[in-house]
Amino acid sequence: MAHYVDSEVSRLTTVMLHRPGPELARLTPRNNDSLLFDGIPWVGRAQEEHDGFAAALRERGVEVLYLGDLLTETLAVASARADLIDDAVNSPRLGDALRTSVRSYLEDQDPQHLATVLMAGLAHEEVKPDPGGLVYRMMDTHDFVIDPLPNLLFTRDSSVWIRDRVAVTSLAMPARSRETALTRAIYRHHPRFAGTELIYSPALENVEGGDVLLLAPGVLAIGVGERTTPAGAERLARRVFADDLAHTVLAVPIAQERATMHLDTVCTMVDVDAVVMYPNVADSLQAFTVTAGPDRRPQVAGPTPFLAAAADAMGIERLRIIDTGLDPVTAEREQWDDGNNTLALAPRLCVAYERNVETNAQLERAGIEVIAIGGSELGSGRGGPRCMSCPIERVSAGA
Ligand SMILES: NC(=O)NCCC[C@H](N)C(=O)O
Repeated sequence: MAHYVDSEVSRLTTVMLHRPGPELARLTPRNNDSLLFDGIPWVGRAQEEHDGFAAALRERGVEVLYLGDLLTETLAVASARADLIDDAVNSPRLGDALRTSVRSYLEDQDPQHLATVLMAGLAHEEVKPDPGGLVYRMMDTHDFVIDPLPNLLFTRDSSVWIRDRVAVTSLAMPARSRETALTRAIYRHHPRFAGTELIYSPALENVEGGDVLLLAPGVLAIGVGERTTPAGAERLARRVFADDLAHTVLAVPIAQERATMHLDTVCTMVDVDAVVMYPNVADSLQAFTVTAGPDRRPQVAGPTPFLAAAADAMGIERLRIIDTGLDPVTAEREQWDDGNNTLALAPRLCVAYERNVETNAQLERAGIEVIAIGGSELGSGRGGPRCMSCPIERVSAGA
């Protein structure tokens, strides 16, 4: 099966989403900050909103794969099952007695229930019978023996397709680091992905998918900030150059703040030569231009203004900007609510949250068709349509 992505905007044909499930019901006022949610979502409504998102994609001919289904199917493979059980119990926090008991519990589960536990975690009270041991007895009863993964919703971040290869990323926040064990197992063991080459792995320097934009065939922008490190950007550049997947990588410093955790929170592409962008950063954003030198070693120039560096690398005269909001206050509100975080289904056709009324109107005025979806509950995790989608196949944009 052909899986291939070389641009942000060419026609999307296959995408991986994650329909939120019991892992969202783990969020409480006690743990939502450490689990990277700004509120406590209403799970049923979040699922309805997500179903609306998936339906909008299917109506436009996009094949929707669900991470949960792929994981369940992957767990039918004995070695995938063993790897994922190892990963779930390997935390030194558990100690031997609890680890042994949780391992034997997981080994008894069928693929579907095991997938649920790997995604939703295992609460203290769900471990039965009482395994004894000091760790279990001393554990706070609100604690998890296996932590839940509510941010699986944001499939963008844990893997990135670059042409026919996939980079399984290395996530920076402890609350998310286990996600990549699941995506890695899917790509390594699910029959659909047999033969796919992995060009990055969770053991490497931090890189998150929300920071990686495929501006044009052969041109990547990588945000460097709260999540992706300079070393991560450098390593990914080296890998894509080595495999001839790209000729230029723009490393783009972004503020190390929650509001701008990834490059795609301030800038996403909506046409082959246009981005929707947070005006507060448009003029100040810079880029180091990394190109493949002799022996395909990365060579660094700059920094220079991002928009000009991007246009140059893409071989276009200018990268057009459509502003978030109309005035600074609306822009700040709508940036926070993922107004910049659109998912392009084709050039000039994107999915956006309906609540970002002004930004969506700006897009429409600029000739971009907006498919507006509900996201009042989904947005409490601080991610929009781009964050919630991992494109696996787009029609090739060429060259
Ligand atoms: N690409 C993205 O911007 N993803 C959004 C991730 C939100 C998630 N709650 C996080 O903090 O990692």
